[in-house]
Amino acid sequence: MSTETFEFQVEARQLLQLMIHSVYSNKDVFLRELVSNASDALDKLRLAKLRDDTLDADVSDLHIELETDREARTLTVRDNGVGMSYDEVGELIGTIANSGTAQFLKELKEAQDAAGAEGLIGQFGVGFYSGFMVADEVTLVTRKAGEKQGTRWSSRGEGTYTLERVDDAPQGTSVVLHLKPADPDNQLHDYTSVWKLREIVKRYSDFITWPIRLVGEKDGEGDDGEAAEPETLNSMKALWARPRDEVSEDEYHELYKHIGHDWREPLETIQLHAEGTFEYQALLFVPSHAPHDLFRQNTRHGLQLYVKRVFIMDDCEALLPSYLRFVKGVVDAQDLSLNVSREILQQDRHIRMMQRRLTKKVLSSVKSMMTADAEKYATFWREFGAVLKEGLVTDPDNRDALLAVASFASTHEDGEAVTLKRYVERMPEGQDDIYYITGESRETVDNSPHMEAFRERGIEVLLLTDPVDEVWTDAVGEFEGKRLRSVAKGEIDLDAREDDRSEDEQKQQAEAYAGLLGWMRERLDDDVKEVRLSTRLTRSPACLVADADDLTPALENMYRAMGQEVPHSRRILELNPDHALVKGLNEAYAEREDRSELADTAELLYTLAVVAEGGRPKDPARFVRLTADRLERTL
Ligand SMILES: Nc1ncnc2c1ncn2[C@@H]1O[C@H](COP(=O)(O)OP(=O)(O)OP(=O)(O)O)[C@@H](O)[C@H]1O
Repeated sequence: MSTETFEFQVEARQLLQLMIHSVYSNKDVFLRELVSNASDALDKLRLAKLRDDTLDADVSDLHIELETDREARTLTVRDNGVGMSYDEVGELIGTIANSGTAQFLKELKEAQDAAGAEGLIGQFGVGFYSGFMVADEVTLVTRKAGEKQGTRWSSRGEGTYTLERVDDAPQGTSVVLHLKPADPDNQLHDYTSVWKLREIVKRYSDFITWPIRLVGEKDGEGDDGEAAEPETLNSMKALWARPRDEVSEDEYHELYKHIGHDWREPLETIQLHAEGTFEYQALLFVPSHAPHDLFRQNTRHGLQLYVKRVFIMDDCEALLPSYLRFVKGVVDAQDLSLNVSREILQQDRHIRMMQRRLTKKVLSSVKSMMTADAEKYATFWREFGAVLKEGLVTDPDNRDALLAVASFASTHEDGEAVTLKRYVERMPEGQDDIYYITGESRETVDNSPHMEAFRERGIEVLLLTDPVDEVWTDAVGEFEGKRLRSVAKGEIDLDAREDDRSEDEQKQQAEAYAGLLGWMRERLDDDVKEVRLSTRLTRSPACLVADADDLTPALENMYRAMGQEVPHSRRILELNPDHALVKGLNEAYAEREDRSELADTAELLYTLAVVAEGGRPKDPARFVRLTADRLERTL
């Protein structure tokens, strides 16, 4: 058979270099990765055979084998699972399809020090390539279930790998690692040592539901003189079926790493045993970090579904609502058909009940976290709050539970987030509404002119900077009978008693400005539906506000980004009658007949209001020209 040589894809090469000059100190984890792949391959084969019993594959003794050869210094990880075709080997092993990994490499390049790099590696896991941490040559022989011919892949981890078709490959995949010399100072152990392998399997892979067997040395001598009888190294107990007090946190964490493709510990472990007519067990994990693709469309998410201990599918989305898409875990149902398909799951009544129950369980766990461990809750909310808030819009049934665990940045807290409940509790006498501001960033909302009067009067405002905040605030509308009100919407009447101007004075002021306001309204007709005097400004000359049921510019942009047609909505321009610029403009308006100059000033005033709230001038070049022109005259 001819051997063909191929080059690794660029990213794959980078990743390999990283493995070879490993910045990851704990090299033992390579075995976890290979065993994890083998276990997946066994799951896949069992399922394929269930779906099609004519498939030419033996599923009578599915297992994983570790074989050592001291003399040759090799360790072989072998499974009799689903295997790969010639093309699949090239695709799956020679390239990096996972977009998260590409992102990881980018960040890795930016990480300055080795400690940062290790943290990053911990985030991603690098699967098969981690073999190159301990081996200077890796050979993989595989045969796909149902096919006659196998494939041999081999590489020294440098720029290239070879592929060759082989006739005598057994079912499944074996990975032969040609081990580097042991170097215990650098945590590179002797992986032909039986006790070392026992220890690693126990630590990282005990829960794997397939037997992991240690096959003796070829010469029949184990390193502690044991016979070459296969020994099963793992207990194979499904962790989700065991009572919580019998399982250690470490065991849960290893399962999480296996199914969550994450090398870090989870933030929270949640267990549920549902008894009764429809029995199931669930073991769910909240990761400690949000994945990169949390907000990308069509990313894979969902739980693993088992039926009576048999793995049925990954990424089962029907088990949790989309706003809990970051939750990882396993659900094992007693009474589902092994042949159940995704389509059936979407419509199944029991699955819907399960989803409801699991959702409530996750939310109640977050609630407990909030009271029991404030710091953990803060991490949770920082990582996943923006996703959870989607539920306020899409899941009215759980709205109250979601509002109870939601917290927000506020003008009254330094860094600490506040719940709506707490906000309402400390609302001063006379304040009827819950005020919030939405914007792109903390800086924009902090400096927004809309905040001026609130700040002056010491009224608490929630600072909402996630895109979804625009939507849920409208959808929710109120909390405990208090309206949720945007400081940038509608008329704001902040406690009229505090306004030291008498009614007469206000009337006079309104009259004095009537001409200017009407004229500006006409000049700015394209963008503005009303010009009025403001009660919310103290320092800025002008700001834009929307009517209570108008779309905000951010929402408009969001809808446009989603490809929806939205008419350009005009807002209300509010002027600060106490600002020198506004006063001056009014005087000039009253005095001058020729108003072409004033028209530019009116336009500038409007554009300043756009810029102040973090928006973009419609015509930036014109804005700059008009501003420069006026500045020049002040020199
Ligand atoms: N023992 C095996 N049997 C069958 N297919 C395998 C085996 N090992 C790897 N593969 C295939 O190669 C792919 C790439 O494996 P790799 O370990 O690099 O990444 P992964 O397992 O998909 O992701 P991660 O390591 O992040 O969990 C796997 O998704 C699987 O399709």
